[in-house]
Amino acid sequence: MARAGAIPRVLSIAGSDPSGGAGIQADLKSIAAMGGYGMAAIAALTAQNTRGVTAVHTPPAEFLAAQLEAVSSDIEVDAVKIGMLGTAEAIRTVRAWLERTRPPVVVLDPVMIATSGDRLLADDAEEALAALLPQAHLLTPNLPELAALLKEPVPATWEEALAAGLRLSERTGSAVLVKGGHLDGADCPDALVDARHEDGPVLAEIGGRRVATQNTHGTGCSLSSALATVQARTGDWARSLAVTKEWLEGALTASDRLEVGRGHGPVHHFHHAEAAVPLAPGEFAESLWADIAKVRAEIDALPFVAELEAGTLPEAHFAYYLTQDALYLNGYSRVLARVSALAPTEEEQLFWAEGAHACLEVEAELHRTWLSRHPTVAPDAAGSPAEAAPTGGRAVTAAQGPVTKAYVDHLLAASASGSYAVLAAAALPCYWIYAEVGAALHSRHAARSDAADHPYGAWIGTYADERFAEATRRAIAFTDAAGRRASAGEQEAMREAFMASSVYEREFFDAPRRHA
Ligand SMILES: Nc1ncnc2c1ncn2[C@@H]1O[C@H](COP(=O)(O)OP(=O)(O)OP(=O)(O)O)[C@@H](O)[C@H]1O
Ligand SMILES: Cc1ncc(CO)c(N)n1
Repeated sequence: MARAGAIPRVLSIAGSDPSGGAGIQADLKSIAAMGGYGMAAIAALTAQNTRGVTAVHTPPAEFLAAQLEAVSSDIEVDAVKIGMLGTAEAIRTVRAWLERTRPPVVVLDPVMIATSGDRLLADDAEEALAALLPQAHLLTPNLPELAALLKEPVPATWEEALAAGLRLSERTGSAVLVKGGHLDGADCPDALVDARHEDGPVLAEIGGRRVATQNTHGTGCSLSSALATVQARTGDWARSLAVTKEWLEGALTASDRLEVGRGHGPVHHFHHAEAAVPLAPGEFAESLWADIAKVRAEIDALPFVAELEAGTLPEAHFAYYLTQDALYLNGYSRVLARVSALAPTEEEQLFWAEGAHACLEVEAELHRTWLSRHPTVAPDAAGSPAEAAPTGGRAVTAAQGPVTKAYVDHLLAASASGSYAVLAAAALPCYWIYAEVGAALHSRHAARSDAADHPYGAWIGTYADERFAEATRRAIAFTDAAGRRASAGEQEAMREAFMASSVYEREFFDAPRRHA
């Protein structure tokens, strides 16, 4: 019986993976991630990591029986997830316990082979496993396991997989989750089939998106234990699958952030949950900055930066850069005005509004000084003509280049998200990267003996503006505070926005070489 609102007590009977990505370790994380109370009876121990299994130790079956008895003699078990059992004796022990206790939800993941290809079930145990299958409400074999249980070749298409799943369901009387993880292609579909169901054999089919990652260690363990937990709460298999599949897709997407192991890494089970330890001031911004380390190194290596510093940058490139900067600043000013409109405090509202104002002043200054000396600059007219800039009524004749347009469009899309935190994160690289690149350029320039007759010396000098450095520090601090207040999902959106803007910053410095 589903107990609406109650915390499901879920027992995993499975093998241990000391690297924490599969087996009972993955089960306990998944059960907790789905809001359940996790318990674990250890059927086998493996020595494994993200690259493979090096040893397996199976304690005596009596000890497994003692663990099961200790749990069920005291605790009401709402759902059971069965994973690696290892030997025929362990399988028979679990079967006897299930027959006696009849838990209301039993999900059986017939673990035979790890993602790494290592065998996790003794050769002589397949028959015992076949006899255990009818005790489960749901079986979750991957395609090689489905084939092994049916003694058939591995299905090569989704249609073949569905038909094979139905045959296993017919044979066992259990429902089967057919999983597309092992098929090729951009989709990762799953289907719930039950040959004996009155509403027809296919109860649900979910066409998931395949996440581009090699971190798939323990996906089967995680999905099956999450399903057992949600099913104990909802009593509805199709709904439970929809919930767990979406969560697993998020866990796969966020898996790269874990940086665990060099092989098939684990998924991030708690990607959706807030950390219990709050971030210290500055920590969120620091993590954003660390995310873009590669992009920053790429910016430092751009010919534009080296040529600007050496004074060898072609004048046409410099002129293109300045023209596009003026056009960009006009769009960016409107974006900062929107950040101001969304700001939660008057202090922040004022700060971003001042930023919007300063952008228009810098734009006007560009026209008064540098651009008036390059009147012929008319780059790449592919973009739309820019609107008249509010600089004393004089119209800007040049068009936004492709990078400028894409960058501004990205910022406008972030403002459409309506989230102050996400928009601030999108706006921040323009301050932060510009300030860093400028400070480095300026200090190297100032150290030159011939700085005085450098063709771009006066321009590089403008980088040393202490007011801009101070504004950058405040923009970082406000974005950091918004990030620390944000939910896990919003933080992820902030990371994506910050990364995308940083990539546009790189493209912007490289645009003169490609489009001037
Ligand atoms: N790259 C991926 N992107 C999205 N979903 C995936 C991906 N790989 C696997 N899945 C999903 O993960 C779940 C488990 O699928 P799979 O068939 O890979 O299990 P498994 O082989 O038993 O896993 P494991 O042995 O690693 O524990 C399924 O819902 C599948 O659709
Ligand atoms: C202990 C254990 N159970 C299951 C799997 C399958 O992923 C594994 N690799 N290790």
